[in-house]
Amino acid sequence: MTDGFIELDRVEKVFDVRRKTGFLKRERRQVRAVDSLSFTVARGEMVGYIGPNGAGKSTTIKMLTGILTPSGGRLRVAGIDPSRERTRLAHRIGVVFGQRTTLWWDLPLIDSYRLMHRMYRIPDDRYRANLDRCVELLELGPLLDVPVRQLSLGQRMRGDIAAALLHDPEVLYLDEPTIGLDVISKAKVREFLRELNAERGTTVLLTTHDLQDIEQLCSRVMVIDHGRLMYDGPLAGLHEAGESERTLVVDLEREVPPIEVPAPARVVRVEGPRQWLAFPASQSAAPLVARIAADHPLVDLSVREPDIEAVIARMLRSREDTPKPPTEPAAA
Ligand SMILES: Nc1ncnc2c1ncn2[C@@H]1O[C@H](COP(=O)(O)OP(=O)(O)OP(=O)(O)O)[C@@H](O)[C@H]1O
Repeated sequence: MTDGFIELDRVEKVFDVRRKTGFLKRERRQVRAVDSLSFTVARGEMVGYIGPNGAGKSTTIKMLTGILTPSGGRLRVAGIDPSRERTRLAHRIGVVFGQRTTLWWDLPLIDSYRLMHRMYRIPDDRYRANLDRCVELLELGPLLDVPVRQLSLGQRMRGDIAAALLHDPEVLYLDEPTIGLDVISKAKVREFLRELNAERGTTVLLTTHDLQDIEQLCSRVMVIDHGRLMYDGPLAGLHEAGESERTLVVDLEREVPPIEVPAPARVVRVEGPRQWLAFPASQSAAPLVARIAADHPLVDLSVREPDIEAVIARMLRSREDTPKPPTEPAAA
């Protein structure tokens, strides 16, 4: 195994589940949430960690933070065994859950930060510098005296990201950091994370259902399904594996017959002067736009990304369809 900042070697997590099947009758069942999972993440990498519902993403993150203990295998974060030294690790990691807040609901935002300053025993100068930086980049100034319950979802999310960074963590786990945010808030959060990674070299593991989060932030993406790693590589490779397509929507000056473009791009819908063209998601839209613009005056255009669930589903299906090599030599 290569030397990584986050290292998993054949990690397992099995849950014992008891289900009531009748009066006084209980059935015991085992759920293998993580199944012989191995990967490494180098210091400073930004990696997308995606998969269908119930794939084992949260269970992995919980093991990485030390909340859950693996049933088997070896796991290290910054050389630390998370479940054995959870408190020591807490000083080196930050966690943001999009669906939950770590802030005190009834207190003004700044009071949550003051409490964290004490809880994590952050040296005063470090706390001040980190807070100032987060306030500036995440535009939190006007929000500091507002009780958390009065913040919008996007404001609260920015508040939560700042809270996770006050103690200067070397690694940040982000679980759906842009869920429910408007376009402007999403852009702010992504821009901030990019800067954080570039300036501080913070390692980021990002779970998301938004393909643009991955596209704009991660050079590498890992896909997990049934607790197993199904893909590890660049996003373009994932698109190729699933042969996924993006859609170019063009508004022309007037109605024309379906535009002729080189395959595999093709017009899939026409409505008045608006046409929809599908093209491979692993390719740039630029040559297609140039080709159309050369023959037809363009009024407007946009590119629609495929749904992350659809991309994963197609990749998993293509894997299932690939013939497997025989496990035993065929009889002569
Ligand atoms: N505490 C638990 N007890 C029993 N089973 C669990 C527990 N936590 C998770 N599981 C099961 O483990 C599997 C993986 O769940 P996990 O929450 O890790 O998936 P996920 O990829 O995060 O899904 P989602 O995208 O829906 O959040 C699921 O089958 C889930 O039902």
